[in-house]
Amino acid sequence: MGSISVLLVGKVLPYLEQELDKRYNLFRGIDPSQRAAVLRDHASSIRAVVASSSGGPDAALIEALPKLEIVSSFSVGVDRIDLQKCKEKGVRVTNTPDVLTDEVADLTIGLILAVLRRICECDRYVRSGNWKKGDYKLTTKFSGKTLGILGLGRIGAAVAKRAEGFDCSICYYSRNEKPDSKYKYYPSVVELASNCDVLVVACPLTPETHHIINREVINALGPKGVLINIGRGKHVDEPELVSALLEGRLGGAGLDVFEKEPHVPEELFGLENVVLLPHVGSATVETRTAMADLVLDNLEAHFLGKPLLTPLV
Ligand SMILES: O=CC(=O)O
Repeated sequence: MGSISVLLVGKVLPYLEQELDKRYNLFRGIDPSQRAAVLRDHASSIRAVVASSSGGPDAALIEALPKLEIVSSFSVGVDRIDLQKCKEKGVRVTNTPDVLTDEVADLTIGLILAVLRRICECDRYVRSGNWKKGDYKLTTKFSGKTLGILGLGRIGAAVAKRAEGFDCSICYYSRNEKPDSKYKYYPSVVELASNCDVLVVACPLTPETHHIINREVINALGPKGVLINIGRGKHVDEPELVSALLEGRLGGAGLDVFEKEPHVPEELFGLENVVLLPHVGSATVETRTAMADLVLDNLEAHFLGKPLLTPLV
């Protein structure tokens, strides 16, 4: 397969980049100027693009690659890929579902506990020597609270399963009610937010879910409510979130994703009811390696004419 040309457009695990280099004729196009040079000389030979949550092919790039057959993403979210254009052009698309579900769900519970029990703030309290001056203030219990889940897909369901272990009441909103689900369904995000203590965003980013967490939803969650976002930054109207937190209209937030990563609104840095993570939902050695292997296996299946393991398009 060494003669097959592959273009890398998103940041991936070094192991994946090395394996792609070993197995294919790999071109690196993460940096725009690097990409322009690759396209100038090799656009007509590239048959596969490897994407990730940091970068994927838009319509212009797909159009610029006449021999493109497959886009394989090192991510479960495919919001960086123009899926419609791929469909039109007959380009296959794969992602990395399932292998990261447990990891992201585990981190979600960690974020909830970190916000409610102020774990990061407590750590700073000890390190700064403040404990010697007095005990840390009391925090908020998680067990038994009502957890609202926006998007009861694979990750949302795995979060719900874990929250059952904390005796939480679980409710959800998704485009359609899930007839087999034992959890309470609300037909709108505002109703869900009004009826839960902690709201977890776990749906895919699409034009319909862009800024689905807006001022109305944030106000419905209220001064005791907590927002946890492990989806995409663009699910949330970030300036609205920042002002709600600064004004005390929202109780707290645990954020793994942001609208303009790696830029995070600096107004949040001084707030102790907020926990900020650098988009690490799936970032363990075990899970990122499994994701990398799935990208490689999908590409290999495609070029050997075998069924794709995780086809989306
Ligand atoms: O954000 C990470 C992913 O989509 O896998």
